Amino acid sequence: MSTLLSPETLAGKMLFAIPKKGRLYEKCLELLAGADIQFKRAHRLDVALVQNHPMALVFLPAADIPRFVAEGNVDLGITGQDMVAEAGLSSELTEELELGFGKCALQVQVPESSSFKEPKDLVGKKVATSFDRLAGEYFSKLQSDEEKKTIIEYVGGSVEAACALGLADGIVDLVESGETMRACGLHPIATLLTSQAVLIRPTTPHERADTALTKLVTSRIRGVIAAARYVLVEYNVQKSTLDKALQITPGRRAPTVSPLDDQGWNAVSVMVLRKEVANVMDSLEEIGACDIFVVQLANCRI
Ligand SMILES: Nc1ncnc2c1ncn2[C@@H]1O[C@H](COP(=O)(O)OP(=O)(O)OP(=O)(O)O)[C@@H](O)[C@H]1O
Ligand SMILES: O=P(O)(O)OC[C@H]1O[C@H](OP(=O)(O)OP(=O)(O)O)[C@H](O)[C@@H]1O
Repeated sequence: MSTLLSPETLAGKMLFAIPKKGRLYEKCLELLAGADIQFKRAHRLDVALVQNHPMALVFLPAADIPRFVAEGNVDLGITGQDMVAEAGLSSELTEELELGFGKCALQVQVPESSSFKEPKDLVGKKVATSFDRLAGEYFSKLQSDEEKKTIIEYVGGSVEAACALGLADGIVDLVESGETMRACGLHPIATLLTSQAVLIRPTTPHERADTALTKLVTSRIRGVIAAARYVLVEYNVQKSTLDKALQITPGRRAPTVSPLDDQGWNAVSVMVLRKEVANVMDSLEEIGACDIFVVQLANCRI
């Protein structure tokens, strides 16, 4: 009996790597649903055949995805920019699209009760992290040849516990809300990088790659992301104030302006960034625009 995760079943399929669990997993599933990529993942199986395309999803640890993509073992992947940086493979990978979720920062953290004020204070001390490559590079730039080297201790998770347990003097780990850091009595003294989830592809596609399907999937995902970032705003405005209205809502390319039956009025339809829409509506109302509607986008191609 042939298994699903075998070269035979995957032959001829476009391969798309998705984090198998953790912070990015649920968001990736939403993205795949928005792009109408249909699949069923059987319990404990790390591969799922896509029902409506010659394609398979491969569920891998987020940290391993940059390497699989860089080496062309898969044609597309989603992971964090932090993982891409840690893998040190940026020339073999191309970042196709920032996905707007999984936002966090990689920070140097020390116990609040400690005397360490800046990263240099940790030179010659012990630092625990899952990002041993990035942390190693960071501290080696801080220390002179004469100084005792900072010792980087690799830990696979729960990094924040390292100082309390006596393993390290400081840590380098991800922070989003800061809740975990504060709960462990730590505070940040430097940021190595900020990160979000990204869609990546091999810089040089593998010869077996179905580049047309890779482009189609990329384009669909771009549409889903854009639809989450934008709303469509429709309103009516007097012709005499149209210029002012268009300054408030210039649109991505240009707004659609149509005449209303009622002479002296125009109808405007325009894309607005979701995060700006409340301010935009206030400003439109101030200049006398009326019948302002905000339309949610389920999907788009822009
Ligand atoms: N608190 C967070 N908020 C937002 N994004 C995060 C957060 N923590 C991690 N991420 C992003 O999600 C990616 C995966 O992190 P996550 O902690 O889920 O790892 P994982 O692969 O499930 O491993 P493990 O669960 O074994 O630690 C990170 O590389 C980072 O890009
Ligand atoms: O600033 P916060 O919102 O508290 O998030 C930060 C935490 O999230 C991540 O860990 P996660 O909870 O994914 O588990 P892990 O420690 O097993 O990696 C990260 O490693 C931090 O521990």
